[in-house]
Amino acid sequence: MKKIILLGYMGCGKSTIANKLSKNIEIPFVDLDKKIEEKVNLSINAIFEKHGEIYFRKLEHEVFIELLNSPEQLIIGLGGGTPCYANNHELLKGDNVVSVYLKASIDTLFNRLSHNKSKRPLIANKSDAEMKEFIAKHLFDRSFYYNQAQYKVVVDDKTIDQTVLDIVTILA
Ligand SMILES: Nc1ncnc2c1ncn2[C@@H]1O[C@H](COP(=O)(O)OP(=O)(O)OP(=O)(O)O)[C@@H](O)[C@H]1O
Ligand SMILES: O=C(O)C1=C[C@@H](O)[C@@H](O)[C@H](O)C1
Ligand SMILES: [Mg+2]
Repeated sequence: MKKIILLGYMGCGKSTIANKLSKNIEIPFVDLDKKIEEKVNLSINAIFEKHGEIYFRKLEHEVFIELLNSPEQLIIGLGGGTPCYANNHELLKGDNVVSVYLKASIDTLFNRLSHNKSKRPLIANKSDAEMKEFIAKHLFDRSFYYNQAQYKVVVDDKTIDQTVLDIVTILA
């Protein structure tokens, strides 16, 4: 059974959409960030603070591989940066996966993230103006990796249900 992988920038809705999709198609959802937190018994913030980003990226790669190799049918919600490190983007193209990039505009991301940045160490300490600039540059740098996904779903101005339906259509 193919693994279903959802990817995209922080705040594009991976966790929200994957939870709903999981109920809809009755396939379990695993959030890579949560799995990493469970494995080392630390929050993502604490991993960044205690061990630094390079350690986090190694761990992220290991746990991603473990999930891909697990025997169950799964929906895997990646971290925002997962496709951009350790050649993880190559894993989005395999025959054993269906990968979907949830594509959100800078404005959508800014609006969603500005209410909810404390658990996201890369943006936690930024002002609104800094954050908008950061998202714009970061998204530009990361787009190459996100675009390696097999499918792309634009999420701007869509309800959660609409986006879930778009993915169900891809999977049909
Ligand atoms: N139509 C929508 N689709 C998805 N999420 C939405 C929508 N409208 C609002 N949101 C909100 O956007 C926020 C970000 O969503 P979510 O946490 O699922 O993103 P994420 O991609 O998992 O982020 P991260 O990479 O940081 O884990 C949530 O607060 C969610 O409720
Ligand atoms: O965009 C990123 O690089 C990140 C996104 C989050 O999902 C976490 O994986 C972590 O905060 C790093
Ligand atoms: Mg998430």
